[in-house]
Amino acid sequence: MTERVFISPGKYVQGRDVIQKTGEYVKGIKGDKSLVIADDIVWDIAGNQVLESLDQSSVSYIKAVFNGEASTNEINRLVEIGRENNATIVIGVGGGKTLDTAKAVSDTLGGYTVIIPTTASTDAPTSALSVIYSDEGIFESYKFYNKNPDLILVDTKIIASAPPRFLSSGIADALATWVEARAVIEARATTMAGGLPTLAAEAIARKCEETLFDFGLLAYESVQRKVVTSAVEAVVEANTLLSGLGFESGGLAGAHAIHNGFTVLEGDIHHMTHGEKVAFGTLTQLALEKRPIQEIERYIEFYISLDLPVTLEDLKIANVSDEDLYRVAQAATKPDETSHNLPFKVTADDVKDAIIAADQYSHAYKTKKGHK
Ligand SMILES: NC(=O)c1ccc[n+]([C@@H]2O[C@H](COP(=O)([O-])OP(=O)(O)OC[C@H]3O[C@@H](n4cnc5c(N)ncnc54)[C@H](O)[C@@H]3O)[C@@H](O)[C@H]2O)c1
Ligand SMILES: [Zn+2]
Repeated sequence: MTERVFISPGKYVQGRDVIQKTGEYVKGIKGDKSLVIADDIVWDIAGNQVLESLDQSSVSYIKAVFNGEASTNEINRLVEIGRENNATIVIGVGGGKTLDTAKAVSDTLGGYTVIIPTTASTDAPTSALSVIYSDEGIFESYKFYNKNPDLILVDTKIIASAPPRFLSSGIADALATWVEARAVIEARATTMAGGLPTLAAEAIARKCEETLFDFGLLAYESVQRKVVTSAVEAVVEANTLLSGLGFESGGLAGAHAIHNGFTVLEGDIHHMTHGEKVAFGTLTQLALEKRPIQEIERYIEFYISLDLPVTLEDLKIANVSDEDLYRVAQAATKPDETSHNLPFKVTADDVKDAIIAADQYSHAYKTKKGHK
């Protein structure tokens, strides 16, 4: 691969109460028949507000309830609902799994894609791909599309009112962006956009990291009180737009491959968020890369301040067996995994040892600083 590729969504809109303008933004697009997808919880938080706004702009819609997993079966079920109703616009409202499902449904229907995240928990909103899982929640594959979502509406009031754990999870997902893009740039590897990283993607990924270290904690404190501050606006943009563009056109490497590896484990780790697993994946990548102690401790300290997991115990797998960790490492180093974008050769043994090292570095740090 010798060419540079940068891709991005059509329009990104962020601010307080923008959800109430959904109808204005969608009106006049391709037939005006929309399929609105949200899960049971999100219908009450935001879905019904979307419908009200569509009503005000006389945009017709069908309502569909998302079942909770971004799986092939769920995508096919929703595609059928869309087909039966001749939907030409697909509006996904909710967390990363809902949004990934909406993108897949819209791609199959050839529709106009509208993404309305109700948390800043991942960088899923802007990308031209979905992460597909089995019905049981085990990572299966990345599904790529010809185009990014057409419109993304980010209502910061709704996001600031969500449980703070979602924002910290999104910060963790976004903190991986520069760590992984840096590795991809060094390796001259291929990004999720299908080419070499551009200078634009590099600049965006760096700005993402800078914004998170500057404002992440202030934003996390703001959402404890459910208020929209300039720190919240900055961090929501970093988690969503900067991280989304940065990871897709800057590339993924170790942190996400290790996250995907963790999904093979049974038990309580399944209740950890995507971002929380990515936080530990990032520490593992830093350990693999031979980064200096000052850098590793900067991340550990920041994660601890955001109540993010830094040890296997924090990930609810304190007693994980060596065999299970090896299974995680094997999954993280499958031939098509992004761990091979690191600028050196990586084996399952390397990953397993780096996981244990990352755990130990965090334990040592906590002991040194008197953390529990
Ligand atoms: N496609 C991409 O580029 C990309 C990037 C990053 C992550 N992802 C994927 O995103 C998924 C993780 O997304 P997630 O962490 O948002 O989890 P999730 O989609 O499973 O959502 C978690 C829960 O949050 C609830 N929720 C949503 N908004 C809420 C609100 N405002 N208040 C209270 N509850 C609310 C939902 O009902 C859901 O039960 C993973 O599948 C991951 O692989 C995809
Ligand atoms: Zn991610």
